[in-house]
Amino acid sequence: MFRLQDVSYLYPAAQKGAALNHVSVAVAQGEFRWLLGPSGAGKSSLLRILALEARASSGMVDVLGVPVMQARRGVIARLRQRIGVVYQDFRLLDDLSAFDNVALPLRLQMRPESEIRHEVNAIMKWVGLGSRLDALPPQLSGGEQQRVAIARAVIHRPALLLADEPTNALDDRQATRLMTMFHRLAELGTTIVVATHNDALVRKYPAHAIELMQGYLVQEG
Ligand SMILES: Nc1ncnc2c1ncn2[C@@H]1O[C@H](COP(=O)(O)OP(=O)(O)OP(=O)(O)O)[C@@H](O)[C@H]1O
Repeated sequence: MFRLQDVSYLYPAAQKGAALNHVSVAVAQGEFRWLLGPSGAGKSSLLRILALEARASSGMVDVLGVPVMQARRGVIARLRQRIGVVYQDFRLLDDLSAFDNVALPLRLQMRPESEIRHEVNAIMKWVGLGSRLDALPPQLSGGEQQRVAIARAVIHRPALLLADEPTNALDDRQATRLMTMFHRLAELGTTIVVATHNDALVRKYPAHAIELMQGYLVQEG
């Protein structure tokens, strides 16, 4: 769950106005939200604040019950381990195999190697990459890289899952599988926010939406 109250965000190098303006939005545990709006509306900026990669310029931000504006670094670092992020540009580590990329969140949690092997094998099979465990990201197609990024974001069963355009490199069948996975995770208690421009997907999977326009919240619910 998370709650933003009157949140504004101005990039340090902003040429135009604020990327987010007085946004207030709350999403409960286990809920799914689309994050919608035209290019430049502020979707990625909102996700960066929720992913604890950027600090709001003003307002109140509560992520998984922690008021993050006042939180110390150690608290933020631990909180991050409970968040999964699928980045628009994947952000895989090119010199680590697909297996090791996906294993990272579990290794950060110091989980036993035998358990890591089991979990990573299972999720990689689920995303259809059971035979590409040793491949380096540059050896994979865009869609394969996106599926590795998705596997890495969910492997540790995060309490909050944030995904920026997670279907843009996937075909329809893979996108459908991904939506099935998201819905299962939400049922298990993960709060999920998915930014997308994929109108067909939103029509196929109707859900509440957070809609932004030029940094302002124009619709919630
Ligand atoms: N690093 C940055 N420095 C300065 N301004 C930025 C930076 N990143 C984004 N912006 C600006 O912040 C505003 C919101 O951008 P953001 O990336 O959050 O939009 P978006 O809705 O995610 O767009 P898209 O759908 O194209 O990904 C835009 O006006 C953008 O130009």
